[in-house]
Amino acid sequence: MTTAIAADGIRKRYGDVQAVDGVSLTVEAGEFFGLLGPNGAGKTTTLEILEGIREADAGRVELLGLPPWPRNPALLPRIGVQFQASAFFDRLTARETIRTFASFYGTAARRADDWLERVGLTGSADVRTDRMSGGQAQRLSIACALVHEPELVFLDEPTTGLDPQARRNLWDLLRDINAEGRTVLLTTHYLDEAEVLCDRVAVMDHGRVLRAGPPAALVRELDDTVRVSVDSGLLDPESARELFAAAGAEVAAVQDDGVLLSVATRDPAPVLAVLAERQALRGLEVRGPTLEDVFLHLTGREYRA
Ligand SMILES: Nc1ncnc2c1ncn2[C@@H]1O[C@H](COP(=O)(O)OP(=O)(O)OP(=O)(O)O)[C@@H](O)[C@H]1O
Repeated sequence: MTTAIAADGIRKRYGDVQAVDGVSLTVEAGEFFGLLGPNGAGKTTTLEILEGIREADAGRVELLGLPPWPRNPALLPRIGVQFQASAFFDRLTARETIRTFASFYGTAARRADDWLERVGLTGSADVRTDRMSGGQAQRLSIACALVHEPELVFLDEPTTGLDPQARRNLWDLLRDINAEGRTVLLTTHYLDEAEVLCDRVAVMDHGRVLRAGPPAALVRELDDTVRVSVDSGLLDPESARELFAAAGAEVAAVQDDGVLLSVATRDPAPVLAVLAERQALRGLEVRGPTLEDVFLHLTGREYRA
């Protein structure tokens, strides 16, 4: 496997803020890689340094085997960077916008129109970008990043602000882009999105990578409790706790929030046996840990979309 992105010890300070504090990461060619972290963790600054649009104070970066800084013209046709929709040119239509991006790379206007079709914007080709919906603008910005058929694509929160259906449509597009062999690096605020799309993720906070790996491996490493829940009111929490203890179940917490009675345990079998014996299984759900639990465990912060 060849390496698409290699970063070693990158650092960046803005005044008193150490925005990036020694980030090292490797992304292999063809991987779908996610950079996760709370607001202010340093994701965007890291991304900009990797893209070659911001200079690091220290550390080393190679994209496709070449240093991206100072701006490297040999790399530009090979990488795609999604600009925020707000950076579109004033008063241009969707078609004019993507054709302009295409012209920067000597890409034919026909190819630009093909990309509009691919992201489902042919019907909106004559709409001015400032009159497009959030979802349309996001799709256009992704198409503009891909119009020159780059092998490595950087996407900064591509699905932020979209409704659930539009997010899922965009997931299909991102999967296809990756399945064509392109390496994708994205930042996202949505942990379900990272879990579904990414081969590997890195969780950042305070300018550092706290943990990196396939989402399922990070979840397994967590060895967290399983949450068993049933409808509220079937058992009172105090007697439930005693019954679980009598059955030999190790239970971390039992609580009733008025909707659900939830039990956190590493030992679900005796808990389920007690609930069954008491005929207290209505609304039963058993939920293992998710990437959200990993995030909370690593950053100590509730995840906020
Ligand atoms: N141009 C800048 N000048 C000064 N401080 C900055 C600048 N850009 C970012 N910062 C600060 O650096 C830290 C990291 O910011 P960065 O935007 O990289 O984080 P982020 O993880 O992308 O956050 P978000 O999820 O909110 O976009 C923050 O404390 C931010 O306020």
